[in-house]
Parts: sequence; structure tokens; C-alpha cells
Amino acid sequence: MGSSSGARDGTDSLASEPQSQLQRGVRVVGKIRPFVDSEAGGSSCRARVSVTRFVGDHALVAFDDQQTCRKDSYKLDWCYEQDENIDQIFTAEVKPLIEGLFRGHNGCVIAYGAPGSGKSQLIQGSGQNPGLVMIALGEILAFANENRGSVTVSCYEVSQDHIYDLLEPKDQEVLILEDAAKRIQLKGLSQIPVNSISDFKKLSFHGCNMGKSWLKLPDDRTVRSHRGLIVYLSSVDKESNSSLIGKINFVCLADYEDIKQKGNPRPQLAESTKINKSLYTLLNIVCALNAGENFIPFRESKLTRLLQDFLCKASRAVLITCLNPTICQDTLSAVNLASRSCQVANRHRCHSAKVTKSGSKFNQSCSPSIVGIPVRAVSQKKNEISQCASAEKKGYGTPYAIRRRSLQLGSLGTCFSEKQKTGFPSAIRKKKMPIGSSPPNKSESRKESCESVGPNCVENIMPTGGDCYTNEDTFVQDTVVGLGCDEKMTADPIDGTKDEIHKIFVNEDQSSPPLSARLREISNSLKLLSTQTTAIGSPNTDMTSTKQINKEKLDPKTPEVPFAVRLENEPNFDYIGSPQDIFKTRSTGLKKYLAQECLTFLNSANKEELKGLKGIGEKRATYILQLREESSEPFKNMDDLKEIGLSRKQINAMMSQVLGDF
Ligand SMILES: Nc1ncnc2c1ncn2[C@@H]1O[C@H](COP(=O)(O)OP(=O)(O)OP(=O)(O)O)[C@@H](O)[C@H]1O
Repeated sequence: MGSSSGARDGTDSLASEPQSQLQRGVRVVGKIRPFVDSEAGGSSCRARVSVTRFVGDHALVAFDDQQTCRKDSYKLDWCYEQDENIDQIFTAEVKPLIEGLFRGHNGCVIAYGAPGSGKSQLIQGSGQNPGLVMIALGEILAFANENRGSVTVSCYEVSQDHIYDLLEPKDQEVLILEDAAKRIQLKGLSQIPVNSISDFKKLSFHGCNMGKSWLKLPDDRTVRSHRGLIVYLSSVDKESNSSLIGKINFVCLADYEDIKQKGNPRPQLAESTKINKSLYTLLNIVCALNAGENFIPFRESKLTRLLQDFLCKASRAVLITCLNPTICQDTLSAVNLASRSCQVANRHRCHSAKVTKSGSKFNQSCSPSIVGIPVRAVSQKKNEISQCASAEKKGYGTPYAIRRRSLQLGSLGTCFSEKQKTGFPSAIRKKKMPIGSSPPNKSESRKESCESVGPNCVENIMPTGGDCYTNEDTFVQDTVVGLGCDEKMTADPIDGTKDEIHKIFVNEDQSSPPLSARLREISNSLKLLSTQTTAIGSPNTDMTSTKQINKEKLDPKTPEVPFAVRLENEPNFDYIGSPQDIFKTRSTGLKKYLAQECLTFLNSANKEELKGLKGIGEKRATYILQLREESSEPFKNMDDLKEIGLSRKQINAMMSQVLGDF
């Protein structure tokens, strides 16, 4: 196996968009771990990982499984390759945070990834290879010495949603309190003064391997946990002579394990579920921060509450997704989740929103569509989940809704798979795009992305019906290059119809409005569609003739007017027939779409929203949330709803409730 770097940056790899340019949000980058001895035969491995980088914009991490011919690409804000060392990551990602610390700002460095992906190595390092903490601490101590500052450190563990002090362990867990200024105070977490690196090395970390590694658990400990080290810097601002206090948190998250893939025995399954729940919550918050949302649900887990001060607006943070160089489901799932929360995805989303507001009608339809994540069928694990549910009831914690809406619905597609080409609305099917021509300016960066990616990106990127989202870039490119966009659509007599169809099939509001709002929009589109459909083929269409044809449509004796409707690359709408035929066909598509929307809603709504639906009460809503803790998308088709005891009649009632009257 070879980890090939298809870098297109043509420059030093660290020429990524620097942290200093990012005023808020969390930067999400990747780091591919080098091969270890046990992977010595790596070059013959069936899976290949490659990175394609676009300076100042983003990176695409592609996993190419030669055995299954599966290709998946994930977009991140940046990605560091196997041969790039921790010093380089420090310089590009962490140093700007440290500089903020010197000015009294907070910072956060989070390592996240699958088992064995290199998280500990990155944060803590080993032997001759210091990790990010050591390098950062060296700089902070040097600054403190020069500026009459002082440095203290705390070390904590978040296990099963409880926080423990690792430096001065106590019986009681650490409490999270909020002071009058709304700052988080960690009551019970000790702060130990550190004057030098050797002071730090002498610290004893409780419950950690050999008393030295504060990240590695002793072999006899099976419960996984998140661990973090906070470095506090108190200094005096030379100009104002005021005291400054900044802190930086280095967090090593527990391994992300794709529990669907594992035949875990129940205790481990429950533990993994809890860990994943807190990881989802954190990534959801990253996503919300990057999307610029006003409400950030920090309170949803202890981990995110603890990190609130480090992730809030005044702070700067980077999430480093550690990646195994060999393909494994855990790594794919981890990078998939990270990719959905990254800034580049949300930045494009904002761009899309701007286009929607200021651009042509057709541009409104250029937003990406969202497809669900493949998950185990509900039925497969129903019993297991029920058991977990009863365990929860017995006092192991009350299940609560994880707001994964942003992750599942809100972010723009960042993953592409060649394998899965079916089951996706044809309206967003891609066309081959011209390669090579460079965009004139940054504002066309989306166009640039596609053109630069070349065959790997353009031809291989296909929207999926499974675990991947489609990509805004390619779709915009498609429409711009392929259609000539605005002018063509304006001149096209069916432009309104096409526009509406795009609206219907394309999830244009990435912030995922409530289902009722979406359905209202669709029903409006339907009304419009029926009107416009009858107008097609009528060369001198005006209001009178439209009304006339509407009347004729209802009259069975009216002779059919043959006409062709061709919507580019949309087989569903590419036929010749009567308005009735067209309407019928479209209605079928809409029904499917409505069903999909309904499933999406059930896969993402919170408890109160769920209870707002007919047929879903407290118990069923709780059960749905439990299913969602097990799997990110438990409902893949309408039959899955039967698994939660809903009859066809109830499902229909539920859908008509949200659809309302026409
Ligand atoms: N940058 C690196 N250079 C050399 N070896 C590395 C690097 N990163 C990781 N490794 C090696 O990869 C292996 C796994 O790394 P590490 O233990 O840091 O992963 P992890 O994600 O913390 O694992 P886990 O949390 O599952 O214990 C180790 O043998 C480590 O030495």
C-alpha cells in the first residue's frame, strides 16, 4: 500500500490557510499517521489513502479500496500527510493559538480519531519525538519567563460523562460551574505550577500508564475516556500593565469506534455508545460553530460543557482528525463525521446562502442535496437496543436527544463515493467537467476546487445514496459550465418548473429547517408545478391561456397536446406525455421525496419535535432517540417505521399532518 500524495498545492505542504485568518469557529484538519512496523507491507495493501490539497482552501482525503473498487473522498480544512511531522503541525495549527494565549485568549487543540490512529503520539509524543503539548509548553514557559508570567497545568479525564482530576485525584468528581461573567469554573480540578519542562515531566498522572503517560490507560483498565491537559498562563500586558490570563486545552478524545461494525459484547457496546454520543455532541457543536449558529448546545454533554470556554467565540480551536493509513471502517466513519463539521463545508454553505439571496432563481437550486448515512437496519439491532434502553431505565443515565441535525442535515456534502451511484435524485447527477482551466479569482474557489481536482475528483465524485453527501462545488460547476446558467434558464419556458424541481430535490437550506417548513415549501412548489406544467407547450402563454389549459386538463375530452419536457440529465422528467402523465410522475417523485423527508426528520428531530407528530408520544420519542444513539440514521425506509410500531395508516396520518392543506 502506498499513501500517495496527490497534492496539488505545488508548494510547501504547510501553505494551508493559516489559523490566523480564521476568526472564529473550529478548524478541522486531518493527519495521516505514518506506517508502523506491523504495517510494513503497507505498499501491497488493498487500500490507498491519498490527499489532494488546494492551497488556502481545503484538502480532499481519498480512500481507494482496490478490492471493492470503493472510492471515498472527504473534504477537510486541511490534511497533513504521513511524512509531515508534529513540528510542522505545531507551526501551522497550534502556534497561532499560543500567540493568542499570550494576549489572554483561550485555545483548544483536539485530537480525534479511530483506535491506533496516532492521537497520543500527536498530543503527547514519545521519547525523542515530543508531541504538541511539549512543544507548546516549551514556548509558553519561555514567554512566561520573559514576561514575568506564571504557568500552571491541570489534567482531567472525562469518563462516562463524569470529570475526574488526574493530578490530585479526589473522591468527588470535578464540577462545572459558571461564574458571574459566564465563564466556566472547574471546581475540584487542581492546578499545579510548572516552571520548566522538567517540572512537567516529574508530574504524576493518576490512573495513567506507568505513571508517566497521561493519555495511555493502564492495561488493566478497560473503560475508555477522553483526556485533556489545560495549560494556564498568567502574564502582564506590557502596554496596559494589566494582567492577562489565557488557557489552552489539549484534548485527546477517546477512540471513535463504529459500533455498527463491531460485535461488541453489551458492556462495551454501552460504553462505546456513550463515547460516541459525546463525540457526536462535540462534532455537532463544531459544526454549529462553523455554521455561525447562534445557539450552541454546549450543555449537552460534560465534555462540551467543559470545553465551552475553549470553543466559544473569543477562543480559537483546531480539531485534528488522526487517520490510519490503512483503510478501516472506524477511520472512514471518523473522517466522515469530521468532514461534515469542518469550516470549508460551512464556508461553502454560507457562500451558497449568499448566492441564493442575490443570484438568479436557478442558482437557488444549486445548493447541495443531502443524502443519509448508511446504517444498520433498525430490525437488526432492535433487541440489543431494547436491552440498552432498559439498562438506561435502570439508572445508568437518562437518554437525551443528541442534536445531530447539523451533522446529518445541516452540513453540506463533503464526501463522495464512486461506488454508490443509485438512489440519488437525478437532478443533482454530475456531468464530467472540463479540467485544467484555472479560475480567475478566489470568489470562484468552488469552481477552482472542481477543476483542480481532476479526474479523481470530478469523474469519481458521485453523489451517493448511502453514507455520503453530494458536493455543492461540483453541482454548481455542473450548472455553470453545462448550462450556461442564468441566461439559459431565463430563456427557457420551463425555467420555473425546473427551478421548482431543483428546489424540491435539492436541500437548499443547509441549516435544516423544520420538516413542516420544508413540506410547506414543497406543497407550494407542487401547486406552482401543476400550474406551470400546463403552461408548457403553450407558445403564447399568458394568464388566460394558462387558466384555460388548467381547465382543459381536468376535462377528459380535451385532446392531449403532445410536448416534450426535457430537463437536463433528469431521466425522471425526461419524457413525452400529457400534463396528467407528467403531474402523476412528478407526484410519485414528490411522494418519495416526502417520505425521505419524513425519515430524515425522524432521524434528526429532537424529542419535542418528535412528540409533535401524530402517533408519537413520550415513549416512542424516547425509543427513537435511543435508536439514534445506537446508529446515526436508524430509519432508512418507510418499512423501518414499522419497527417502532407505526402502522401504515399512522405513517400516512403523520405525513398528512405535516403537509397540511393545499
Ligand atoms: N507521527 C508518528 N510517527 C511515528 N509513529 C507514529 C506516529 N503517530 C503514531 N505513531 C505510531 O502509531 C501507533 C499508534 O499511535 P497512538 O498510540 O498514538 O495512537 P492512538 O490513536 O493514541 O491509539 P489508541 O488511542 O487506540 O491507544 C503507535 O505505535 C505510534 O508509535
